Amino acid sequence: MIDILKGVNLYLIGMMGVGKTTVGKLIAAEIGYRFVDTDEVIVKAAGKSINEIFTENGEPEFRKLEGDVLAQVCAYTKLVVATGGGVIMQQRNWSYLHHGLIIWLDAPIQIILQRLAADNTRPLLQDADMESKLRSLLEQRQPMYSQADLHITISATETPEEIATRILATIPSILKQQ
Ligand SMILES: Nc1ncnc2c1ncn2[C@@H]1O[C@H](COP(=O)(O)OP(=O)(O)OP(=O)(O)O)[C@@H](O)[C@H]1O
Ligand SMILES: O=C(O)C1=C[C@@H](O)[C@@H](O)[C@H](O)C1
Ligand SMILES: [Mg+2]
Repeated sequence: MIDILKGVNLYLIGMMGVGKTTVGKLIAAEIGYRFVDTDEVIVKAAGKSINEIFTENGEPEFRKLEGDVLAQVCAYTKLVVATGGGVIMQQRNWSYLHHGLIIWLDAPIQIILQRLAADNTRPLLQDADMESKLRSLLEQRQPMYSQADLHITISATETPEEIATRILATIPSILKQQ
């Protein structure tokens, strides 16, 4: 696997809570890549939480930071990059993502709802009706997510380890197509 990838970065995209961070770490460990989470880099650089950035600086400032982080990250090789759920909404980010292989982790809304029900770290889901908010975000974002090189739909019972293994097993076929 590591040989055929030739150092090309793997970018995980998808909605909040689908498991980009969890699965990304496992993939990186398996293939000897470094793992980067753009949300974590932003939080460290800003010295505040994502909620605080949204509240104090606004979403446009967060999106600017996110694009800047992605621009820096894509200068490196041998990375698995877990991106924030909204990264695909800015056109300029696609020029960075296309430096590597783009993997869309997709899950039914009900799975995401279960996972994030008790989580208040995602500012866009602080809405009273989390399900409607998730549905409208997904509807808006789906055309962008579907531009990924690989679409992985996960089931409720699949473990992070199984998902990581499935992604790694599928990568050779998409490399051949390209
Ligand atoms: N396959 C899985 N099975 C069960 N729980 C999972 C699975 N993958 C992730 N989780 C759990 O779901 C929650 C969200 O996962 P994670 O933070 O990796 O998502 P994310 O895609 O990185 O979200 P965000 O875009 O908000 O950063 C975490 O609590 C994680 O432990
Ligand atoms: O889907 C989104 O727009 C977001 C997802 C998270 O990863 C964070 O990047 C932030 O909470 C925004
Ligand atoms: Mg994450």
